Amino acid sequence: MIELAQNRYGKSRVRLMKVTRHSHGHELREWTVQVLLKGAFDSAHLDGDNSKILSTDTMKNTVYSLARTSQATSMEDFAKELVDFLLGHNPQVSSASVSIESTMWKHLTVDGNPHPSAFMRGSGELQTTNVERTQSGSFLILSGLDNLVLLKTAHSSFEGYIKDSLTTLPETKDRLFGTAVRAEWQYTSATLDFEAVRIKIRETMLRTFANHDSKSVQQTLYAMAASALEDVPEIDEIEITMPNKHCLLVDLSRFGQDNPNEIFVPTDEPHGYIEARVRRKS
Ligand SMILES: O=c1[nH]c(=O)c2[nH]c(=O)[nH]c2[nH]1
Repeated sequence: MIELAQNRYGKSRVRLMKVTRHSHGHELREWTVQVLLKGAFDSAHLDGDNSKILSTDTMKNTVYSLARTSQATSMEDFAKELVDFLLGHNPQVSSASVSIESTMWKHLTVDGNPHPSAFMRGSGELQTTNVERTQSGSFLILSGLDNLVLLKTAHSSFEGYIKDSLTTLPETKDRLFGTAVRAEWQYTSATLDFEAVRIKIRETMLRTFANHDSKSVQQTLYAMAASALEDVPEIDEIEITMPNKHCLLVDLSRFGQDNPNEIFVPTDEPHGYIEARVRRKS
């Protein structure tokens, strides 16, 4: 005997750019949206009966149509509106989940001033959110960021680790510390100034990364998470992933040259992978 254990469906990679025109300049948002629904879809899988199926094409159209009318200024608020709309119009749906990735666009600086209607991609960093709700439940909002690429050239050491017969890594008091941060935090409330809170979390993590006297990626990751929780009461849990993007000192002695921590080869693979979830004690 076999059974359908679980199922969900939706539309992925719905790409949306929204321009909001103010007299003093334009705002530009680029979002990639994913909609996923759970509900009474067993008969579609088991019998080919599509009578309960909202087509994923309609979901895509819903994203664009709501984006036109929405007054939301944050991804979180737009995702909440989309979840409410999908649940409200579709009683066959038991829960809806909307994820959004936002690309960083910045006003172009021209002659020292931000240009009102010309933009530049900030970096490959993404701001993220996932908003989920059941028909009778309240919002669960997980927001974060991804691919925040950082590097520090001082205040990073790695010593005192296990040395066994397979250890070749030399200890170092002074190394480069490169990473691409992924973070996801959980809000204590579903009605917040999400943009302001996000800016504060990000700035706090960046300050800690820059100022931390690092004995390991693990220690710095924890310090970044702890400082975010200390500075931002609107979150109560944060998960951070930080790959250790090794920058290896090049051996120049073969050429009769010294290398006092100046010439490195950045490597992407393999890389260390450090992850932790940090929360307030209940
Ligand atoms: O900060 C580090 N943590 C590790 O666990 C580790 N392992 C390693 O090879 N280099 C590093 N660096």
